[in-house]
Amino acid sequence: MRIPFIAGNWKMFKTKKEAKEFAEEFRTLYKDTDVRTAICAPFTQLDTLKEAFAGTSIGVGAQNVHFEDEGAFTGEISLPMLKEIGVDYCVIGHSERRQYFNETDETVNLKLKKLLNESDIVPILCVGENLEQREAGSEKEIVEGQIRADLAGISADKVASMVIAYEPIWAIGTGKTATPEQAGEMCAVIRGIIEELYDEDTCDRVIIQYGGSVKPENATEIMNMDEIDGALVGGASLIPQKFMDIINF
Ligand SMILES: O=C(CO)COP(=O)(O)O
Repeated sequence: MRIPFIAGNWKMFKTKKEAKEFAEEFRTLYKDTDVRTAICAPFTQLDTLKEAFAGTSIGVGAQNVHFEDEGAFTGEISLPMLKEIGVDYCVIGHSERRQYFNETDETVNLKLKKLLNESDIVPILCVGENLEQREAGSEKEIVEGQIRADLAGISADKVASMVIAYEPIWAIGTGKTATPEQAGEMCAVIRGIIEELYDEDTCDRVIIQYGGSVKPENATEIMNMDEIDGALVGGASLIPQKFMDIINF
């Protein structure tokens, strides 16, 4: 039985002050539910959120990590640094990182291994095709290629503990949501790939989220799809009431 998991991805939004204000309001709205919840925030807001959500079941996630422990990597953040803050999740391979910051399947794979082998931080691996690939009908092939490369050399029990987010790039921040059927179909494809690469148990356990213009108005329909276990929410996670309405889908 997979527990629904709704995570917010704040991207590069909110200062410390704004994060504190969000957390105060969100705590007053938040009631313990059967839904797992987390906010993935900019690095400088992680400790603020950990403190603000202490004593609640709201998780806190980072949006990236380096695969080395330390070194001359200007601008990067390491796993020991994240562990010290006590973060619960880490987004890996978001399409914006792949597109603007040279993230490749190879670095995604190294980062996943780092997290899974050396911490309890749960990776949220993002995969998804762009518009051109969708229009060419090659989305399944693209996503399969990403998953095979990103998970290379990672064992079944580790994969079973992860979260995979299917985020079609054409639906991110565009207001264009994949239809629940399109989203469900691709999440089913991903589950099928996991079964083929691993086994039935791993495929039954891995959490698969959909991400791309999820909002209170479409959350129920999306969450009602059999193969979708949750959502990775960008814009709508910046507003406490909207994010809460999605959690209460
Ligand atoms: O990229 C996303 C979450 O990681 C989706 O962003 P939006 O919900 O703003 O489309």
